[in-house]
Amino acid sequence: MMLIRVCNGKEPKGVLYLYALKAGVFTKRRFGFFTGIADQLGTGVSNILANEKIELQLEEIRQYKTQLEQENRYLKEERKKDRLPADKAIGRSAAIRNVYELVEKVAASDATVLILGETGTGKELIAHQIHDSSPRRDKLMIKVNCAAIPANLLESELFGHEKGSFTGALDKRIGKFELADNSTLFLDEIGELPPEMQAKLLRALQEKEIERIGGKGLIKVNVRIVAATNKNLEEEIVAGRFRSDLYYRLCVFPITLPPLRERREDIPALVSFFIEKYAVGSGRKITGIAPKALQKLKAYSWPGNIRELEHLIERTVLLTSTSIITEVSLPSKNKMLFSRPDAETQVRSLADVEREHILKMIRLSNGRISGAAGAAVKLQLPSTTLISKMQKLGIRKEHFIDSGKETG
Ligand SMILES: Nc1ncnc2c1ncn2[C@@H]1O[C@H](COP(=O)(O)OP(=O)(O)OP(=O)(O)O)[C@@H](O)[C@H]1O
Repeated sequence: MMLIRVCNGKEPKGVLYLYALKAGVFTKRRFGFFTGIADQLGTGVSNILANEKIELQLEEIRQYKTQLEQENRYLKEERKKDRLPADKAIGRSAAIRNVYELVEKVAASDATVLILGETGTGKELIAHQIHDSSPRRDKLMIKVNCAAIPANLLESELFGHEKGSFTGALDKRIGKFELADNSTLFLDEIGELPPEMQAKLLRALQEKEIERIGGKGLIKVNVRIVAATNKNLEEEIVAGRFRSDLYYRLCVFPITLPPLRERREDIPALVSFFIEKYAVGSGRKITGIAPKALQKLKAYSWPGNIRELEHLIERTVLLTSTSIITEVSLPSKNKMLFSRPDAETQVRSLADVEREHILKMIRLSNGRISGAAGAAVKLQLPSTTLISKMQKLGIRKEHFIDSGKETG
């Protein structure tokens, strides 16, 4: 939304002022002189626009318009997402209560937070909780997934660009840093940030100002950073893939999320919550889960954590025709790859351990097998060897792509 108001009595006579809403803040600018009487300005503006001097100002109005259109588009996309309200995070185990306490302590400040934890443990949910409990909560939290955007587009995504600043830059673009002004910027999968962007991000964090690609000056921004990763950044530093100075800038207040296998006492509450969510969503009358089936879920190793549990319940709800989920309705053993009657005590075979480790590396590589960011490099294996190992161990795509991430 943009508001342009031409003032007529309250402002000094003969001066035209422009009011624009930029990133939630009203700015007032002297627009030029006029000679007509104020009442005529409503219809007279189009005549005045012919004036070359005002044309220049119009460019600025167009820029505001582009920015507001981008903000609107982002808002609409965000609203479409069915997100869990911050106060709805399920789980009261000691491990997760410790996390909630840290969230409470840090939320009110502007401190940079680094959320660590395996994939699907709820890092994004915690980022939302921090934002929603902070004084910035009235503005939308802006998210960038550093792994989902090709390296050559990431700079423009974060900092924006001016029209014509590079081939294909047909329009000016406001970056996510500017969109997050006076709000929170959630940098998901920060461990995937390419080295040249790490340097630029570090500068933006230190100076609290950014420069659009092709821009003529620096723009001050007031942004609270929350970053997340499922990578061990200290290992990444040792391997030369992550800058230590950026790490220390980000790791002002680290929060580590426990994997689901370390908070098994939360499984019953999570299962009930997801059964209700998906039963309501699909119009099924499923009221609960049989104790034996729940026991089976509690014994499983949950490499995909809460996301995997959620997807499993969603699937099971669709396949269940009774009012209670029983063992029979749960996916068969070979679908729940590591299912064992008692995961805590059973001795695992070498193949099991190898399979679990390979899957973990593939998930850490966002489903990629080959290439510089692929699992083969992490495992120090030629990708052909990894592929044949996967075939031997029965690892298939569906075992690591239920988070919706790409493979390659
Ligand atoms: N405590 C919780 N209560 C209910 N649902 C949860 C909880 N934690 C996570 N979830 C759900 O589990 C799914 C995965 O959570 P989320 O996306 O926050 O994980 P993540 O750690 O950011 O994953 P990734 O590392 O893959 O980005 C989401 O659908 C989220 O709503």
